[in-house]
Amino acid sequence: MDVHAEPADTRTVVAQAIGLTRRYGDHTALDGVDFTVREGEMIGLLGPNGAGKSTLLNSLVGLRRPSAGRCELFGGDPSVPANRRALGMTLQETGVPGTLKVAEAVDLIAAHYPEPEDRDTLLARFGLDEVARRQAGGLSGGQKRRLALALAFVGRPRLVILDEPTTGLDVESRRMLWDSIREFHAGGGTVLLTSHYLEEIEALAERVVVLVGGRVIADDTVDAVRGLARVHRVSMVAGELPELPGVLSVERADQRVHVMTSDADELIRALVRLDVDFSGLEVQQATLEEAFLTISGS
Ligand SMILES: Nc1ncnc2c1ncn2[C@@H]1O[C@H](COP(=O)(O)OP(=O)(O)OP(=O)(O)O)[C@@H](O)[C@H]1O
Repeated sequence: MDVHAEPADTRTVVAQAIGLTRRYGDHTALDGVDFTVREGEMIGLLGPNGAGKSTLLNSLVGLRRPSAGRCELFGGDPSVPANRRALGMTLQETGVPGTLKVAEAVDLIAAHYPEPEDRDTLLARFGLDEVARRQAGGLSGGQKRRLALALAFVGRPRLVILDEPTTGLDVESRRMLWDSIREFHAGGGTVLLTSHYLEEIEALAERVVVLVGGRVIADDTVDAVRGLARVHRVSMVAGELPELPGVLSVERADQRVHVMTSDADELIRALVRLDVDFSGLEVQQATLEEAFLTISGS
């Protein structure tokens, strides 16, 4: 018996992808993804544009059918409406008809639930109380996003799925939404959110799943993923390079050689030690997107 084995996680599984593959024509958007969300977790799904994040979320909630593998939501088929009753979701678009007033939009959604949230409390929580009588089409971009988010919480869900919840919001609105999400989580709610921003994931998530090219390349704590993403681009004018430590990828463009590395200091020490003839050295922190693409390709 392995005495060091982690105790089994006994929390209820609320959503799950099992060997999930999704193709659009001959393009594979998700490639054999295994992913489990347990009750009470707050998970950030991170990945560059086109990584498959929206496809994964849409599959988990039954809006996209798998090409292979399957998804479960609250232990059942997500395409069956009864299995979505405890789910709240915002997609990237608000989807509220422009002529509907804000309060009416909340009432419309609330009518589908046995014990909906109190409308005024909800609107106040999302800073929408002053525009309750305004048509959704007349809201500012930030107010539209806040409405989309508020609607995810109308039915007192157990799980909320938020696709880029704060994209395009000002700092104050973003903080307000983060607080609402934290409050929901503190009350036992489960949260799965996507973001392009590591900052947002760091502020909210406990666990981070990194998706690149339709595959899960990391599933770990925020700290571990932050470490993984610490990649530098070292570029210089140089001829053929010898074998160097910590190199993730090498590219040549415009007479320069660009080296992606997990340890820029060690790389530069090695260049000097090996007497490499280089000039015009530049060192830059890679963007999150570059970091994940490099890691997944190496
Ligand atoms: N309906 C569709 N038809 C064809 N291809 C699609 C369709 N939806 C998505 N794709 C492709 O599948 C891949 C994954 O897309 P998806 O929207 O899931 O990625 P994403 O990680 O959510 O991206 P973003 O961060 O830009 O929203 C992309 O290459 C995209 O172009």
